[in-house]
Amino acid sequence: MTLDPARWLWAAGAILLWLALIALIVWRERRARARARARSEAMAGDSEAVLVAFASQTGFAEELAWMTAKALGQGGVGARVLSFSDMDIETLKTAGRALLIVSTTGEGDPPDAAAGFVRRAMGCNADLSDLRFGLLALGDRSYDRFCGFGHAVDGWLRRSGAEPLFDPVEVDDGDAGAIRHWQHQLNQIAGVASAPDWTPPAYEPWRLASRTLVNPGSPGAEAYHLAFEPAGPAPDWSAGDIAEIGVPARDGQPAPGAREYSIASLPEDGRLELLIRLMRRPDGQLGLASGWLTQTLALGDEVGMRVRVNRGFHGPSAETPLILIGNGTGIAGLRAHLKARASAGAGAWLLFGERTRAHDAFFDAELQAWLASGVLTRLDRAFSRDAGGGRYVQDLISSAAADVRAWVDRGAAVYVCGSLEGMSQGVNSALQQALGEARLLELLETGRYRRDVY
Ligand SMILES: Cc1cc2nc3c(=O)[nH]c(=O)nc-3n(C[C@H](O)[C@H](O)[C@H](O)COP(=O)(O)O)c2cc1C
Repeated sequence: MTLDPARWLWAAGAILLWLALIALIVWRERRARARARARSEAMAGDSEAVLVAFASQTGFAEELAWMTAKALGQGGVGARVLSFSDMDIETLKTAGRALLIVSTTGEGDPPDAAAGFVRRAMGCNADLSDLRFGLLALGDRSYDRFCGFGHAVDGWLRRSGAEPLFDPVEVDDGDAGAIRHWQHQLNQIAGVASAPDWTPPAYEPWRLASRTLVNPGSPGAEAYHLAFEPAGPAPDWSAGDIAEIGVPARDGQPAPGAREYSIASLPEDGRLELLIRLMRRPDGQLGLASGWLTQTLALGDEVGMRVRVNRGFHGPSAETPLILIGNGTGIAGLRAHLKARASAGAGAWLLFGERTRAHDAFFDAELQAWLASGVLTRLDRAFSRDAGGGRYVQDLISSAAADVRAWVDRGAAVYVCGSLEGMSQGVNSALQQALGEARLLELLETGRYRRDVY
């Protein structure tokens, strides 16, 4: 052992330096942790998560609700996304700030899933003086009551003492400008300068592979079964989803925009199939989109198409018994569901209405094969123009009311696809008769009664 004091001094100095270094590291770590804690406490204290509530019929409002929550999150603002069906007065009273995204359906009506909230909460004024809200109202100006439900929600909130954060933003037919305006408001709330990217998916090129007239000789307008093959990358979709086709400008007229059709096939078919009715205006002119798709477009021609996710009409689990009800070209969406049931090894009951058995039994061979294989547990069809006819799909429900009840007792979901006028109201009243008003409302609110009507 050395007794050289200089060496002792060096050793002590080195140890002190090492201890000081460790102390510095520990101190800096503690300070960083304290800062992070303060930041997170400040965030939590400063803003309870913003409530983002949606009332959606076909899924657009729901999609925007999730994008809204994501945009807030990007600015460090927490968000809680809730359907109107899961919301009550207390939720609003205690929310602090709420962003409400609501669509309008029917004739100025609330989406099905919001019916319960309307009944429970909106009948009377509540004390919502602690609530500040922003409203995005989705609608379409071609309807008489543009954004009818959005306006009803806005009026009720104001009457209840809630304070608007900004004027309601109205969206006409998905108008991108109005949605950008909403994003701008979100950026203000989230304190971010740049808008998140909400651009809808671009149109993909698809080639017309086949087109078949499915109802030659029908007393109704011609209906065509079209199949498209992807000319580029094929998107994924589920039964119930919608194809948006970009209709090009023609004859010096401006492009009429996109048209929506229920998809009648599944991605595993390798083709996107549609059932399109040729529309004629009173003056005999063909519908712009249906005329182009069923008459002008040639085999091999390309169209721009994109898939719109229609969550409100996605199928239930394979274990849930399924009743499918529809008329006319509404069978397109139901066919995609039947294909999905077939591949899941599940069955379904189809009730379908058209004009004549001889000419309008759409997809008859396929339905017979599904009956034989058990995918169709039961098939009921009504043909209104047949001898002794005058029977519509809703009459099938009335005749089979006891069976409909038994299926619903076993947990069945009821999906309706087809025309808004006549069919959907008729089917609704027949279901009300069969199940009782309260029961049908309960099915509606719990997502067991779903409609895709147009
Ligand atoms: C059957 C049906 C009825 C509609 N009725 C109205 C209406 O009365 N007033 C309106 O402004 N928009 C109406 N719309 C347009 C929708 O509000 C609009 O398409 C909205 O973007 C749908 O949002 P969602 O997918 O969240 O339900 C209707 C749409 C459909 C399909």
